[in-house]
Parts: sequence; C-alpha cells; structure tokens
Amino acid sequence: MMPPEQETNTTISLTNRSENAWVHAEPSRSTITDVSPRLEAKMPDQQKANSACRFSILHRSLRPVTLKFEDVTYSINLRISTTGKDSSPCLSPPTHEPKPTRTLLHGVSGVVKPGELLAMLGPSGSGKTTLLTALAGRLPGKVSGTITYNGKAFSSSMKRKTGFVAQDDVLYPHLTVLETLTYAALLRLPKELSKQDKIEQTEILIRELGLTRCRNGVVGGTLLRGISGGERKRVSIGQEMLVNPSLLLLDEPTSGLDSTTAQRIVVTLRGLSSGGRTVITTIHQPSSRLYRMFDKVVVLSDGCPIYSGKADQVMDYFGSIGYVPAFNFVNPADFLLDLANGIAPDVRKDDQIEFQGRLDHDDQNSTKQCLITSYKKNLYPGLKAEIHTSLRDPNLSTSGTLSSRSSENQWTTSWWEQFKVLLRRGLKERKHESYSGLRIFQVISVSVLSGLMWWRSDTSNIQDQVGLLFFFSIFWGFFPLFNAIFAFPLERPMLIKERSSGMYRLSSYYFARMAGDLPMELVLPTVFVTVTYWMGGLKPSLVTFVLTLLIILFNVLVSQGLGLALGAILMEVKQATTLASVTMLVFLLAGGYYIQHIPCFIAWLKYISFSHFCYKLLVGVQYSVNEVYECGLVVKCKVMDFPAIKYLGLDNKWWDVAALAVMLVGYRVLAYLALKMGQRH
Ligand SMILES: Nc1ncnc2c1ncn2[C@@H]1O[C@H](COP(=O)(O)OP(=O)(O)OP(=O)(O)O)[C@@H](O)[C@H]1O
Repeated sequence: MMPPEQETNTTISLTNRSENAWVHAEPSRSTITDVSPRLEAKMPDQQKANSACRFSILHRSLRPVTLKFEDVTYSINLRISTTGKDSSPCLSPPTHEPKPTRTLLHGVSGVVKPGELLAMLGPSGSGKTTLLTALAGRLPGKVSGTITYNGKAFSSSMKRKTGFVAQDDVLYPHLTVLETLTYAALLRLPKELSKQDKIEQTEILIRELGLTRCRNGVVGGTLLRGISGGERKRVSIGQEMLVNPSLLLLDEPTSGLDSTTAQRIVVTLRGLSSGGRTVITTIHQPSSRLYRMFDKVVVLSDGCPIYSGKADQVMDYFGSIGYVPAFNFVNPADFLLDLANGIAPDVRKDDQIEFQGRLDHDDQNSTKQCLITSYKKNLYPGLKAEIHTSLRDPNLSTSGTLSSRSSENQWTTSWWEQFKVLLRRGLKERKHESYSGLRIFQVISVSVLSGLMWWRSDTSNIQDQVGLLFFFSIFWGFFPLFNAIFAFPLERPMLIKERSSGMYRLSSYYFARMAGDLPMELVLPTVFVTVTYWMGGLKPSLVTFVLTLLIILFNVLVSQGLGLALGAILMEVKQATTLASVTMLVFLLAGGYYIQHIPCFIAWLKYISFSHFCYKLLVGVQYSVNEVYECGLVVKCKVMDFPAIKYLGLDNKWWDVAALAVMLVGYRVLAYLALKMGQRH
C-alpha cells in the first residue's frame, strides 16, 4: 500500500502528465509530439510521420464546447399522485388541485465555457442528476428552455464528443481494468488508429488515472469482490476520457469515496478542464479545498436555482442579499447546502438586529422562496446577458462542428470491427456464466438420468420411445428459452450507457451477442443428445443420429430466439419468465404427444408451437413408413398407425423445416425490433 502522501504527490504529477497526454485545447504539432515520445523514439521516419498523423486524428476531436442552458424546465408524468399536488416550493403558489405531472427543474440557466469546471450543488433530490442528464442530451421526454452546444442543438456529432459518467458505475464485473479500458479503446477510438496505437493509449490512460496497481484486477460488482469503489469510479472516468471528450459530465464522481480519493478525482477533473475541456459535475458535499477548484457553481433547491455563476463570488452575492455565515472561514459548500435546504445561516453579531426579526418568522420554505426570488431579481438578468453574448464568444469561432455533414454521422469504427470486439468482450465476460460448472452439471445429469430411464428402449415399447423423442423437443425448448430470456434485461444498463455515447451500432451488438451465445447453445445439446440417444436405444444408425442432433440444434436456436424476443420486448426478467412458462406449457400440450383429440377451435395452437414441429421431424427421421412394432401377442402394427404418431400426419418434412426456419428468423427480427424501439424511449 502506498502511503497517502505519496498517493497525493502521484496525483499531482499524474495530472501534470495528464495535461500532456490527454488535455489539449488545440491540436498542434507540438501536442502531437507530446503524446507519446516513447513511441516516436522507437519509430523510423516514415512511421513517425504516420504516427503523428494518427495521433493528430485522435486529438483533432477535441473541439472547445461552450454549453449554454437557459430556463431549463422539466416535468414528468406522475403515475400515482399521493398528495395530489406538486410539492415544489418554486415561485408558483401551491394549488390544491391534483396534478398529473411533477416539475423537477424550474427554469435553470447557466453557461460553461471550455476550460471551466462547473459544479452542481444541492441537497439530495434537488434535481442535480436530472439537470446533468438534460445537459448530456439523455433525458427522456420534453425539456423546455434552450440548451445549446456552441450555439447548436445536441447532435450525433456532439454525442461522440461528450463523455458521461453516471452515478452508478456500469461495468462488466468479470473483466479486468485493462480489459475494460482496452475494449472501450478498441470501440471508441477512431479507425485511423491501429490496434497497437489504441492499446498504447489505454496503457497511457491507466498510468494517468493511477490504476497501474490494479490493472489486472477484475472490476467486480455486487456479487464479486473486485477493485475498490474509487478505482472503479476512475475506470468509469477513464472509459469516457478515452475519446478525449470536449464536454465531460459526471454524476457524483466522489460519492462514497474518502476525502483523499475524492480530491484526487476532482484534481483530475480540474486538469481535464484546464486543458480546454468543458467539465460539469454534480457533487454532494465538497470540502472547502475541493470547492476552491470549481470555476462555477449552480446551486439547486427543489429543482429551482438559487445561484448560478462564478464559484468565488458566491459568498459576496449571498452577503449582498443579506445571508452571511456566522464564521469567516466557513466552507462555502456547507453554507450553500444550508441555504438550499432553506436553513438561514446564523448571523454575525453586527448584523443581528437587521436579521433577527426575519429569522424568527421565516420557515425553511420561505427562505427558499426568498433565495429563488433574489436569484431571479439579481443574478438572472446578468446570466441572461452572458448567455446571449454567444455570437461574440471567441470560443464559438471554432464552433466545434466537423467539416462536413456526412462525417457527423460516421461511426468511429467499422461494423465488422465493432462486431469482433463485442464478440470477444462478450465471450470473455460471459464465459463464467455460460461455461459454469453448474450448467454443465445440469445438462449432463439430466442426460444420464434420462438415458437410464429409457435404457435400451425399443419399438416393443413404442409409447416410451416416442415419449423420449417428445422429451427431447420439450427439454430443448425450455432450457435455451429460459437462458436467453435474461440476455437483454441484464445487459440493458450497459447497452443504454454505451449506445448513448454512440459507441457502436445496435446491429453489431445484436449479432455479436447471438454469435457469442452459439457455442454454448450448441455444445450442451450435442453432449446431451449423444449420451441419451445411444443409452435410450434409439435407431442405431449414424445418419438418424446426426439428423436427430441437427433437428434438436435447430429447435434450440428457435427457442433461444423466442427467449431473446420475450426478454427484449418486456425487458423485465420476472414478467418474461412468467410469459415464457405459459408459452411453453401451451407448446407442451399442443405438441401432439399428450392430447390427440384437441377441439378444432383450439387445435391451431400446434402451428405456433416449435416443439410440435421439432417432435414431428424427430419421429419422421426415427421411423420409416413401413416400420412395424409389436402391438399385441404376435400382432404387428404399423408405427405410422400408433396414435401419438398418426395424429401428427407425417407428410412433407420440408414444411416442418420451413415452419421452424420462419420462426428462427421471425423471433430474432422481433427481438431486434424490440431492442430498437426500446432505445427510443
Ligand atoms: N423518473 C422519475 N420518476 C419520479 N420521480 C423522479 C424521476 N426522476 C427523478 N425524480 C425525482 O426528481 C427529484 C430530483 O431527482 P435527482 O435524481 O435529479 O436528484 P439529485 O439532486 O441528483 O439527488 P441525489 O443527490 O440524491 O442523487 C427527486 O425527488 C426524484 O425522486
């Protein structure tokens, strides 16, 4: 363990180095050379030129962004109104009529320029996250007021220049720090950089963030012990820093961290903003030394602004409207939080006569009202003027937009590259879950058990043998279905986070996910069928065995597709598993083995049951048309006349194959469309 002093020293030197490697307001030859002197020294001239060119591509993406927001107001529809009224104390007087909406932000304004670090302060529930999410262009529904980025609305090009670090770290628990950042680099850095360059950038970043000690440690999560909370937070920040964002927004990056680690993170943010980025962070209770690092603050009280402006002018402002702390050396952040909570400060002796009367009568709400009114009266006009000077803002001369419209919508990497990286990452993350001993044990034990139950059955016990074929179709309908249901609901937070930052196409993710699931989905049934087929005494023919296996694999893929579709449509595991159980029960009953005299008004159910088609095909390949079995004492009957087979009406097998093929494609298209629609909400 490093002593704390050493850690702090490292932080400062790291931040300085970070300014060399990551923080560049304007791309130039000199900054390019700064990026990686070690790399350049090793390269021949031509390679150096190429490398310089490649790194310039990375740094060209840092364009100054001036973010202005004016009168931002945001409401949500309330599902259940318990009190029947909007509880906000903002200027409008409370009404007693039930309202279907609740306003979370009430006319918040501000300006943040490149090189500035803005902190949003306020009590829990005051709307900091809501405002931050609105500024990151990620808030669902309608946000009224104006939010502009270099004078323009949020666009897909801005999306890729924006880094957003959410309050809860969304990371894959089984990947190491190095793997997490490398995969992010491979997905997010421009295609003009080689894989080696991207890996080099990751290594630099790991050093910049002080993550060297834990680079090979797994990230961990609720059920898996991994790196510490502070390290995890730095990994999340690192993922965003990789793209060299011009605008970086962070939600509570210091929450739950000790003061040294919190300072380390804010120092890093300060370094990032000094290099020309626009950095906005929400923060709960900063110490006074952290507060001093902020250029601007927005203070919210129940969604209403009580201050928006320079951090070092806050005390003067509140002093000017009559709120002065009792002590000269009070932490401004504590003072602001008290005010935002409606707690008027203790007064100094010389001001006592002036304030005593009001303190006696003011409750917290009226203090808040008073502060909000003062903000509107004193600060807001000035802020409005600052927002409206956009045309004269020198930062806007570079306006931050890319040279051509077409390049705005380009992805940083190709579809194929995204697919490969996502596939590798998915396999690595899920190998623990897919190849878990438990799952393998489950399949092998059921296969051996059923092999023993049906031990060497033959056509003399045709009922049992047909039962084994039906069991194949049902077991390999249930098992993949219930595994696939979890896929999208569990990955949802990651998908939302990565897709919101424009990391990859939905189609590349979707195909990578399907391809990643294939090995396990196909290996386990193969083992199962091999064991049970031969133990169970089915037709001792290699061709029949292979055909049986292929039919079951086909069935597995169809069932997996249905599971993916249910998961993607409902995006909720409990609901999806309930619906899947009902569906499979219907398929089981309509399959044709248990009931052969289904009333015609409900008999159509078998046509939507993939188990029915699978069972039909299995019977079709197991028995030939003229095959007979002993149906009584020295009496032979045709297998095709056995009730559970006759009912199936074995005609053209290709129709059954076609029906399964339609379901195979249909369910997967449905799953994709459901994901796509889900992304819009
Ligand atoms: N989707 C939602 N449905 C209902 N209420 C919501 C929703 N989103 C936010 N809120 C409410 O809006 C208010 C502001 O929430 P927000 O998360 O922005 O606060 P915050 O200042 O970031 O809080 P904290 O510091 O505790 O994270 C809270 O009272 C919260 O309960």
